[in-house]
Amino acid sequence: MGTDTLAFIRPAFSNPFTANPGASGDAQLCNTYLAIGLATLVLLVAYYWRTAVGCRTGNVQLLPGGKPLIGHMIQLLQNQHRFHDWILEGATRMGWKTYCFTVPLLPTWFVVTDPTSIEYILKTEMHNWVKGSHFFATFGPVLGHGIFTSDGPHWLWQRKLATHIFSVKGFKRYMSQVFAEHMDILSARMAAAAASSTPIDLHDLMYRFTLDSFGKIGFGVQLGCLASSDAKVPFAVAFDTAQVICVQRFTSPGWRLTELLNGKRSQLNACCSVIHGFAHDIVQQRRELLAQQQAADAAAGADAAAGAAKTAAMKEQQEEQEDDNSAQDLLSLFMAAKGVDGKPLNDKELVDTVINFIIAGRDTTAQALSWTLYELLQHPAAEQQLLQELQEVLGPLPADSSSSRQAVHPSYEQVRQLRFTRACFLEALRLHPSVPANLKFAVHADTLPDGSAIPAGCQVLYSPYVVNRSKSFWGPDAEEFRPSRWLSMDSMPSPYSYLSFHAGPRLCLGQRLAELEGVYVLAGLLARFKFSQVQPGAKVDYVFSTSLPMMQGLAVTVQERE
Ligand code: HEM
Repeated sequence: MGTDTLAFIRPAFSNPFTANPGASGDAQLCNTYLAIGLATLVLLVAYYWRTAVGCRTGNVQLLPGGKPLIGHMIQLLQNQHRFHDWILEGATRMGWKTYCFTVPLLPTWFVVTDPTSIEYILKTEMHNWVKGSHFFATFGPVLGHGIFTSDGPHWLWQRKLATHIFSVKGFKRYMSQVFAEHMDILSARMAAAAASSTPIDLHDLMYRFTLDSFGKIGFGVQLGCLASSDAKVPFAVAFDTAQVICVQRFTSPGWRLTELLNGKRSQLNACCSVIHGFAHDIVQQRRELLAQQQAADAAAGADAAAGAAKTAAMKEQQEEQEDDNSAQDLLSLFMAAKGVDGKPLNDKELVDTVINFIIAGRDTTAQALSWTLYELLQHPAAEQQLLQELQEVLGPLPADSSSSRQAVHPSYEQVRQLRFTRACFLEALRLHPSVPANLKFAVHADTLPDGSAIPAGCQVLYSPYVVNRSKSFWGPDAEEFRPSRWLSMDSMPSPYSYLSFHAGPRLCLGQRLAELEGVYVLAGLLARFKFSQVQPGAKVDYVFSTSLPMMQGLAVTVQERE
């Protein structure tokens, strides 16, 4: 160390009884600040290193273009609005091998596209690959402890219970009652738009259809969004906004601080109070109904005791009805059940359940329907083939004078015969999966079947948007909308190569319901109405969110078919 350096540091350690005590005190203070500053810097660099760069990439290839200290932050922020396409470009650039990128203060991102490795994560080693606390921190304010944010016994308990509503008996009833009832309202709105030549937003109407239908199937309530003339459904606006804010947390370094500064935190809180209020009303209504029913039952029981005993036939009929009701209504199942702790669910837990099932039952299917209608508008030959199938299976339309026309209600059996219509729905979902990207966190360090070593605490991204467009599985025309590919398949593709409905033990519970609903709506609408884009051929973008909403909606004009 040179004399100059010594001269610089010496005053801090020199005798305090010197000729100039003031100068020495200042220097001492200055050095204390310097020491604190240096220590903070060292801690920050250590934290940063631990969370974002260097050793946290395992043996996996880093996406080119990262910068020292900030990693891929700029690239990520520049591409946030087209996140799924950016990940797809990365996969192509990295030869469809697992790759990673880093962003300060966020866990390293590992992008996995190999179906065998995805199967390993979602099935073989699922106990090591969890949603975890990071996922809960980002989505917890909206989804609470519902099925989408849970792991382990709490998740399994919810899954097993919910399975009861997905029965063939239930599906037939939904089709003949719930979907039919809402198809009447939807068709009336379409007919009015056709008569007045007023453009409509198909995307918005699909959301209203699925929200009302699932409100009835899941919770037995009449939400009335389809019939409402309000331009916006306040719950829907809050729900969509909250999801966008939450998903951006995954890509925003230091989101806890930035959300406070840019007002997003208070916006999210406001959205959450609308969302939770909406779900809370549903739970309260049910509690009141149950209380009324119990009072009526008690009165009827007293009458029965005073009079004759119930016959065996009456009892059987009542039991059958109870069985029917529980199969029909998700909320009654959760209200009657005891949780993993052996206690009935409290209001907050029921609210979480309602919200999680709304996201499952409303957003996914509405988006899948919207993207299918969008693709059919771009591919008139496919639409023509679909119309031909409708003619063959459904026969001629009910009446030919438009004033006396009725909504088209395909039966359960007819829906099952509409193979090409279903192919259109699945093909649109391949290109526009309603859950376009998904994450799991490593509890312990692990090595994937493709040899990628993933450090503990890191996140793997498995993207249906990307995997569903892999040319090695789907062929050179993987990027094209070609529904007929589904008809030439001997069997359904592996869910690890067609990830739209997820795969493994957490496979979508509502897949069959969604397919039936999707085909029902497509058939019911397209048999009667012809849609044209207001701006023919206009490209529709997606919003970066939990699911895949349309940025601009889907503005169309409507005509009654001849
Ligand atoms: C086109 C429509 C649909 C698509 C594309 C879809 C897709 C998915 C995906 C990708 C997941 C995995 C999400 C995750 O945990 O990370 C999932 C889970 C789930 N879906 Fe669907 N879904 C659709 C419709 C439905 C419907 C109508 C319901 C009915 C309520 C439903 C119920 C569920 C449930 C309960 C889960 C959680 C499964 C679990 O974690 O064990 N889905 N769905």
